[in-house]
Amino acid sequence: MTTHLKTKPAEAPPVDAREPVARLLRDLRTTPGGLTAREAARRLQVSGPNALPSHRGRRWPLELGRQLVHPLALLLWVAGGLAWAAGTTNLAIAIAGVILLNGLLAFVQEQQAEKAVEALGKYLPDRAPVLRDGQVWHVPATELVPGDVLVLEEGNRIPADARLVDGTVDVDASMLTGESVPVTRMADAHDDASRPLDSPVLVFSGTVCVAGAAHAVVHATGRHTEIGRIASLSSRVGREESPLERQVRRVAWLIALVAVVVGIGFLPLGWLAGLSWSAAFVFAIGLLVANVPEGLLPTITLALAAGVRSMAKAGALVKRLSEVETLGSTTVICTDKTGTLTRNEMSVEEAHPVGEQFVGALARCSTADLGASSGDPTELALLRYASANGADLSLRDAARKALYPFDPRLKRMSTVDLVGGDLWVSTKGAPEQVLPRCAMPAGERARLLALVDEMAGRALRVLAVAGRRVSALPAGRDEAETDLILLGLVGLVDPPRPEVAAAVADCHSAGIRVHVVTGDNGRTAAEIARRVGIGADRVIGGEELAELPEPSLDEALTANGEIVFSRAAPEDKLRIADALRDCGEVVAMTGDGVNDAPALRRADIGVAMGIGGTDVAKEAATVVLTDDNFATIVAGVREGRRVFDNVRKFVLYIFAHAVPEVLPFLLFAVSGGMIPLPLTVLQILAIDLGTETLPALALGREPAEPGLMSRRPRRRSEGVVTGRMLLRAWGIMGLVSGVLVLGAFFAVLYAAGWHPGADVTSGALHVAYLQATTASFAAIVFCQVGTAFAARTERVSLRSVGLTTNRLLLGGIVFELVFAAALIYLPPLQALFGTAALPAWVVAMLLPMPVLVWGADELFRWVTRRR
Ligand SMILES: Nc1ncnc2c1ncn2[C@@H]1O[C@H](COP(=O)(O)OP(=O)(O)OP(=O)(O)O)[C@@H](O)[C@H]1O
Repeated sequence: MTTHLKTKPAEAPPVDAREPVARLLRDLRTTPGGLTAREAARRLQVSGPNALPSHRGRRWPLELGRQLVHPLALLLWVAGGLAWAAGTTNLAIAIAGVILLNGLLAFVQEQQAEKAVEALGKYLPDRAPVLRDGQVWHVPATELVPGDVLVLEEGNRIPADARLVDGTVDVDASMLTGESVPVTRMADAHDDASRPLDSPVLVFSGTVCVAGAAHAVVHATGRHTEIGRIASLSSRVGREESPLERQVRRVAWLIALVAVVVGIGFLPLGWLAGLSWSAAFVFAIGLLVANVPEGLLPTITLALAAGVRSMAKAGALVKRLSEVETLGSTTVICTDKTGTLTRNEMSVEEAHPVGEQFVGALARCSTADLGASSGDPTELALLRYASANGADLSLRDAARKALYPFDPRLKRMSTVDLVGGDLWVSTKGAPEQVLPRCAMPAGERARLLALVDEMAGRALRVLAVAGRRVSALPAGRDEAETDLILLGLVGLVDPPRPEVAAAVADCHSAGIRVHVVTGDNGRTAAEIARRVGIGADRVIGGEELAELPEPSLDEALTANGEIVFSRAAPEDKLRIADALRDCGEVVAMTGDGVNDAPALRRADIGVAMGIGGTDVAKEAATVVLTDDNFATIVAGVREGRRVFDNVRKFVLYIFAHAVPEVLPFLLFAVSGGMIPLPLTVLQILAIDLGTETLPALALGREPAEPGLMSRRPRRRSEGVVTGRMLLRAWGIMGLVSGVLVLGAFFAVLYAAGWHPGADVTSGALHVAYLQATTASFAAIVFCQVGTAFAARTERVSLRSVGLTTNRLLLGGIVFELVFAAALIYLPPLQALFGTAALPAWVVAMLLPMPVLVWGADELFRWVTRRR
């Protein structure tokens, strides 16, 4: 018994998608040739767009809430609770402020990140081929309506629920059914399935056509589709954490742990130094809160999102935020040749006809459409040539009796057509494949192979054309393609893209090797490779590769130099990707066909072609190139490196402030209270909350550092935090800042006649003490300005990147200074933060501090550069 699939396009009566085709077409008021464009537009008004409803709007309170209860925030809540219990309401409120503001900031940053990923859709609109007014149109998938007739082709994602009208396709329905083996769907199959999902005549939105060709009439779109129903039930899948984020989370926790230990350690020390228990407690909490890096992760997310956005502008759509960073650590790129290194603008350069049907065979043995300029560029070039040489292209489809499509493994295709009352087989393909199937003397074959070799040496793509007359339709491909008569050879040129040579040179200076994996002839590919600067030190043909044992392949891949893998089958890509990964390389692999999908998944970075690629390849890839251009991959690598560098920059910046903040407390404790506390708790929080955030964010937007593409790729094992970074953060900038901050503090105290042990809580010295802590606070702010400038570059001098090239940072610093000035000079804030207005001589003393801190690091970088 069959359950029938009902769909309800708003006003139309429900249709039964499994009724006979003729009835279904009538019920949907459409024809095998599709709707008219006008009718489709009208129906779109009624049925609404073919898109799934988004739940975005309703989720935000939840997301915001999540930011307030993540583990580090919880730690801060506990600290706030303790402050409350200890009776210091001001501190408790300030801590709550820190959490709320950071939560809000993190929320905004994550929303931005999500938007960046969603916006990618706009760069790569999903288009679907449909018949309208009897012609094929590529319309946006969102504009499909019930009654549209889809053209299903190998590699395409099916954009709506539909019933096959003619043809046969193999469909990967795993995303609906979980079953990964493709199933066959046939227009005239007998339908006795119990569920619509199993019906052999239906195809569903979201599934993928992996083989075959068919027409299908749409019966459900948008939320009426099967997947629409599932989508409205299931919730969103979580975003997976990248290695970078995992690393930084670990670092954040480590620092939080240190903060807790320092805080707890301060308790007895503070008490021994003469503080009351409650005062020591308050300072312990302050120290803890100041050093918990709760803003670190969202800042990274935002930096990655900014990277995704600028990569998209450059033509590389990165589908997952985390992969931005992986792309930056690429060590090997395996690239296709046609269309990626070359322009994919083919033209026939020379032809060597030997049989009179040569031009006719070229015209017949083709699936491209010269009028619509659609189809394989090789075939379009051949059709152009055939048409210019007198072939009639108009009768082709009507005369075709059989088609054995181009197979990237067999590297040839054939058709059987009616030519003037006779049946003719026409074959074209790689000469190595076609010549052995032609009857000819051995000497002749050798002469032709030598000619092919000579043409390939001039970077021509050579195809052999053959054919024969048959008395009856051959039983299958093998039978059709035997005993052929050679009709001629044809050589096509496909010039390299002009920008590729520079991109290859960039790869080389960046320590990235480029291997070419192509279906083309070895000599042709090697010649093209050389023309764009790729080494082509070794050419490994498909047959040689098949016989190459694993250790030899590994050896070839680890040896110096670059390899051209020619006559490669799609499976070879998988093997090469595997071997490279086993050798410890970070592999970016390009691909476009259905068969490339496994290799794209296996590579660290799968790169699919946006123009020439199938939906299957785009699904499997992590990066989609909107221009199919090799140079864009390299631009992506550059961007990935920049983003990773920037993450390091703000981590460095955030680390550096720990020393000047903690040092004063240590001094107080070690001196046994002879030296008063140089900073108040609320002042620390003001730095943490008010003055640090914007410059840190701005460092995430730093432009690329000179020399970015002339250093070796980062090793896989190399973390975000390095020893050198800690040395700069703590040993150099932190230490210099600490000394300067204490210097300012003591200068103000001594100027007022203070001596160690003097009482500063009341009397004549009290005002001076307030000014001294304010001077410490201001000194930290000034030192951090210097740190921010120093953090802008990792190795090179600040001069080489330019002082004003990061406007955002300048803005952040202005804000930082205005905020600090308000705290110091506005009376209500003075009362809250325990600050006092600073006299002019103190301000004058502070002014050179940024230069001193930056200068110390500049010197360090200079010394390490010299080494
Ligand atoms: N439409 C076609 N009909 C017949 N033979 C073809 C056709 N297209 C290509 N070939 C032959 O098959 C070989 C491999 O083509 P294929 O498209 O797989 O590789 P390619 O485009 O060179 O690969 P890549 O994009 O990886 O560089 C070509 O060198 C050519 O000899």
